[in-house]
Parts: sequence; structure tokens; C-alpha cells
Amino acid sequence: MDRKSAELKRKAVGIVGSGQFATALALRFLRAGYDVTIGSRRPEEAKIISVDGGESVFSDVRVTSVTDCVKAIDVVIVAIHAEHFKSTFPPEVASECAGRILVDVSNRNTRNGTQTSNARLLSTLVPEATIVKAYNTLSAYGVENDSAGGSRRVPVASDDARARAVVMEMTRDMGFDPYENGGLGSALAMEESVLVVFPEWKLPGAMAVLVVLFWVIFALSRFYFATPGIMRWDQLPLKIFNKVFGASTLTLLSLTYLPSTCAAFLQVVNGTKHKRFPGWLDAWLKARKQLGLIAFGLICVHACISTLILSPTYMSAWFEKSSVLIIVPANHTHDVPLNLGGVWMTWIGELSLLFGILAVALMTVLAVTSLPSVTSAMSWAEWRLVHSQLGYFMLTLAVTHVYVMGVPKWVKTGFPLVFFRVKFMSIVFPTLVIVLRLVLLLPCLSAYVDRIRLGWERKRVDTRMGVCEQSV
Ligand SMILES: NC(=O)C1=CN([C@@H]2O[C@H](COP(=O)(O)OP(=O)(O)OC[C@H]3O[C@@H](n4cnc5c(N)ncnc54)[C@H](OP(=O)(O)O)[C@@H]3O)[C@@H](O)[C@H]2O)C=CC1
Ligand SMILES: [Fe+3]
Repeated sequence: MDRKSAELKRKAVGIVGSGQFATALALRFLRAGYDVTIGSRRPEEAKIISVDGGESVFSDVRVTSVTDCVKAIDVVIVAIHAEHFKSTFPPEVASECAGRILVDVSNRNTRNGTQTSNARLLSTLVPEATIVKAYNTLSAYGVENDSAGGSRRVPVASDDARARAVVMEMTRDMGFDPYENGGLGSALAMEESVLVVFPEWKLPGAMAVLVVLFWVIFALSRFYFATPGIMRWDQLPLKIFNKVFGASTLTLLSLTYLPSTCAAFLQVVNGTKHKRFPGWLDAWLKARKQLGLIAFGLICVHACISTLILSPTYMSAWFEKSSVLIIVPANHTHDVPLNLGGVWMTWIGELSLLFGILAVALMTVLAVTSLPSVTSAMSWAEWRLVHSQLGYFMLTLAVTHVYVMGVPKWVKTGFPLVFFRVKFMSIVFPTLVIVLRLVLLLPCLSAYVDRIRLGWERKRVDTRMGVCEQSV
């Protein structure tokens, strides 16, 4: 076979099934210049598409029986539900698939705890074909419309490296971004990946809910039970909840930065970095980005509400007291014009606001630099500088924002009543996190941590147990 005819053969693809996904893939392959053959149970009934996307005559797609499709084409995409594998590939059809590449695109509806992937099931039914798992992470809509949501990255898995390479090239031809995803053993994880949504947000989401709930309960108890009489229910939506948002932000920011400090202390205690972190710390370290982003969302809400209620009525401590003495002459009957003028902010208000605004600005920088496109444009050293040093600086600014406005009141309140104040309690945990970080910065300790991170070990440990490469 000369090169030209080999090339022409490579540009042909078969698709078993004529449903929604099969149609979308056929259209995409047609646009990429492929000859498309659809293998259907009832070829005469199959709805056929043309390359311009409209339904039309059989001009662009060849429709045959499943047997003829697998007989004629080297690479066949199996776009049917796994429940129909058995009826579609009985032994007589399976034998015709010998030497062919079959691409399994199927997904499951539930995580039924099975240990066998659909791809493995197909490989047992069609043992003489080479099975590749791909495209199950796409959607029919996304395949048809480039503007549709969803990742353009396509994992491709197969035990046969050549088959993987063939399918990856076809994927590129369609305009997607394929990547090697190992052997067929990965198929189970690929099928499960579409059944769970935002798995990395589960733990941080749960932590955030608990934190906000804690502050809601604390704020309500403080205003309702601890100091009855000062609570006005009509100020619950903004004044009280704004305190909850502020306190929750500080707690979540602390939870974002604490695990790296814990990891550093653990490395000091272990005297090595070659020891796995316990599971809880590992999960917590992985949740940092999401925790930080949730905190960013809450600080935006806190900043909006604070701006709206910024007035001497709501924030009396931030504004100078103004009093006017009105002497009304006896028998005075007409209006007396009063020009009360503006009320100036105190230095406490101004300074506290400044620290708050700076903290929000820095948090915005941190949130932007956590976007994948921005992260990929940064070096590791730059990323570390922003998310570690700058992050702690931002936390310190946020805490100072509360200290400046709170200290005069706390001094007046005194112990133990100060423990019932939301603002006071909100900075206890962040202060502890900052102090722990400062302890790590002590020259003797930071030099020790640096040595450990360079690979030094206090005593040799069995590194074969696994190396922890988590960035801290
Ligand atoms: N739709 C999507 O967005 C995505 C789908 N997938 C996977 O692609 C596969 C096909 O999905 P989709 O196109 O949506 O499904 P459809 O129900 O639209 O199509 C399934 C096709 O399977 C064929 N088939 C074979 N045997 C049977 C049978 N016994 N009963 C009914 N149909 C049969 C039919 O074609 P014919 O009549 O020509 O034989 C039918 O058109 C599934 O495994 C799905 O998990 C993966 C990613 C995204
Ligand atoms: Fe605030």
C-alpha cells in the first residue's frame, strides 16, 4: 500500500450507533475531513447528517450494518449504551472486530460500586479488538458546538500505546486537546469522573458551611442572650450578618494558611520531608485554594454591605460625635434652619477602613492568581511569593483592620465580657495562625525547615513508603 492510500485509510472512522452522541461525533469528524461510516442496527432508518450540520440526504455519511462497519473500518467508535454492548457485539460480530481499534465512549448512570469499567466489559465481549477509552468526558452538545461549556481536554486510555496514539491524533484532528491517560485500568476512574461534580469543593464547602453556621449561632447568641435588649431584629440582614461575613472570612482565611504551617511543624517533628502527611492534613492542604476562594467571595459581600451601611448611625465608633445646642426663643413660631454639616470620621474609622480596603485589594490579587491561566504564566517562585508571603501579609492586614476598630471597645468592655464580642472572638484564631507562622520564621527554626526541605534528614527513614511532595 503506497503512502497516499495509507493516509486516505487513516482518515476514515466508523461509529457504531446513530444516537445523539454518534451524530455529534459524526458531524465533527466530517468537518475534520474524515470519511464517516455509521454502523446501525437498522441502517435504513438511521437519521443522516450532512457536513453543514443540517439533516439531509445520505450524501456525507455512509450508513451500514454494524458488521459491515467493523469489517470496513480500522477505527470504530462505539457510541451506544453499555447495556447494549452484548446485543450489539454477539460472537459473530465480535469476530469481525479482530485487529480493529474500538473506542468506548460510554458512561454509567450511577456509581454502583462496580469494579469493572464499561471498557473492560467491551474488551471481554470483543477480545480480539484493541479497546481505547476516550470521549466519555465530552458531551454531544460540546462536540457539536465549540462555544459550549466543558473542558476541551480529552483523556485517552488504552493498554496499547499505538492505539492510544491513533485516537489521540483523531482527537486533535477534531480540534480537541487529548492527553495520555495510561492503560485501560484508568477507564473506571474516567467513567466515575463524570458522575461527581466539583469533587474538590466538597471538603472546603463543608468547612465553609460549618464556619458560617458557627458565626451565625455565635452572633445571635451574643445579641439575643448575652446582651438582651440591644438586638434589633430589623438589623439582622445587614448589620448582624455583616459581622458574620467578616468573622467567617477571617476564620476561613486562617484555615487556608494554617495547614501549610502545620505541615512545616510536622516536618520539624519528623525531622524529614520524606514522610507522608496524615490523610486529614493531606486533604486539608488540597482544600486551600477553594477555602481561599470562598473567603474571597465572603469578603466581597462584607465589603459591599460595609460600604452600604457606612454611616454614623450604624458605625457610631467610626464617626465624631456631633451635638448641637438649639435655643428656641419664647413665642418663636417660624422654622429655624439648621445646618448640621457633615460628620467627620475618626482616625480609628479611617485607619481601620484603610487596612480593610488593602486586605480586599490583596485578596483580589490572590484570587486572580489562582486562575489556571494566570497560574500557568507564573514561575513556581512567583506563585510561592504571592500565595505564601503575600497571603500572610493580607491576613495580617485583615486582622489589623479588626484590631484597630476593636481595641478601644474591648478595653472598655474588659474581661470576661469581651469574649462575647463577635469582633474580638473573630481575631483570636487568625492571631494564633499568624503567631505560629512568626515562630516558624525564627532564624533557628526557619534554617532547620530549609535544611529539611533540601532533603536533609534527622534520621534515615524508609523512603520507599512514599515521598510527600506536597508544596507547603
Ligand atoms: N449524549 C452525550 O452527550 C454523551 C454520551 N456518551 C455515551 O455515548 C453513548 C451513546 O449515548 P447517546 O448517543 O446519548 O445515546 P442514544 O440513546 O441517543 O443512542 C444510542 C444508540 O445506541 C444504538 N443501540 C444499539 N443497541 C440498542 C438497543 N438495544 N436499544 C436502543 N439503542 C441501541 C442506537 O443506534 P441504532 O438504532 O442506529 O443501532 C441508538 O441510537 C452512551 O454510552 C453514552 O454514555 C458519552 C458522552 C456524552
Ligand atoms: Fe470589616
